Amino acid sequence: MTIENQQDQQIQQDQQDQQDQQRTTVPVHLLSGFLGSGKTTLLNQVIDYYKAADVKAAVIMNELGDVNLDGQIIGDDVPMAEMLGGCLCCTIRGDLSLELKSLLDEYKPDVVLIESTGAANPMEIMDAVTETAMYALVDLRTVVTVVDGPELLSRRRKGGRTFRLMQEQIRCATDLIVNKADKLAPEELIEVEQLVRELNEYAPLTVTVRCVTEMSIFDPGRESANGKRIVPAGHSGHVCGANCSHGDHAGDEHNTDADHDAAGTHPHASHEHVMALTHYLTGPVDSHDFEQFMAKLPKEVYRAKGILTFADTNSRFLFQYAYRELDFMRITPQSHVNDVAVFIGEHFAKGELLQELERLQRQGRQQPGDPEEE
Ligand SMILES: Nc1nc2c(ncn2[C@@H]2O[C@H](COP(=O)(O)OP(=O)(O)OP(=O)(O)O)[C@@H](O)[C@H]2O)c(=O)[nH]1
Repeated sequence: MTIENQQDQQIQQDQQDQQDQQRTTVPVHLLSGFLGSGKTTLLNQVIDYYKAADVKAAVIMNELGDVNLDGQIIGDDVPMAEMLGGCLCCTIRGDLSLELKSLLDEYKPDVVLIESTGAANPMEIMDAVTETAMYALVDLRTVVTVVDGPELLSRRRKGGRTFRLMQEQIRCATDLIVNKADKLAPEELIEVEQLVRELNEYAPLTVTVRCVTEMSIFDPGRESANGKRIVPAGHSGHVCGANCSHGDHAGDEHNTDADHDAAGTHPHASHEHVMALTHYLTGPVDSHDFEQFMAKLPKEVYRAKGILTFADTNSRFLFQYAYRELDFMRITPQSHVNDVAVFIGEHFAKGELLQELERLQRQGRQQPGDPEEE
């Protein structure tokens, strides 16, 4: 055999090895986007899409609060790891690789979906996912950022850290979904699209209502977005989505080397102002009182969710609150779940909220005909 023939054979073997590895590599899709933008709404549809295609999906859900309420919406036939009480991109970032690895070992999924908290900087999560790639065959295939259209416009007017975090999430995306188009006037939609495009000119952009979109982004056979393999910051190659490279953000709070102190910890200034209050309820509340309470929430609380028992209906409900809109869904939990309410916002008075919740519970305990409480 000539040297040329040997080289050809080697190239063919390398290509075959690469294809084999791609077939056995588990694609990971990261769903990013600010609090309440529609990540769980999207996640549900992706799960349905995989179920219909007979693709076995596993989910990692991260919540800032101590309970995973979104997990209640997802059927218990979907393997799920819950990472609670911290943010994947910093406080519990180190656990992600372990969770991912044990999910892969235990359930052998065809694909993994990670829903991050809305306060997370996707770049750090990407770093953690790709760390796992060192000892398991995983491939971070996409970073899908769900953009809350109306909220982005309103945050741009205000500026500040939250707007910067939203910008970061957009920059890092390989795919962009501009959601809540139903709440945007046509000229506002154009404004949002322009703004998103300024931040990330390459990622395919879809405008949606309730994240309804065709699912080719999540197609198991799809190559990495833009034909690129996603490589984490600090490693060789491209950082993440189209526009995101650490050097681009000089002056931003999150991405410079100065963010990393000598011990290698990440102060993550970009969302340390975001706080969560988790409160377990010990009894039912009255639905009207609860709606009134929610209507009066301070503007600093921009997201809330929970599970409640309403005294006046004797049913359990999952509630969702995002940017002053409240939704309820009647639920029948399959396993034991507590009544709980989680509030997420910036610098709100936790004590006042707790007092109000206590009052709601006292009122809920009162039977009809009981004397009114002060
Ligand atoms: N009007 C409107 N509401 C929407 C749309 N998409 C989602 N919502 C609602 O917005 C709220 C938040 O949606 P989720 O899917 O839970 O958002 P999320 O990003 O997972 O929220 P976090 O987990 O808190 O970060 C829910 O009440 C949804 O029903 C939309 O396109 N238009």
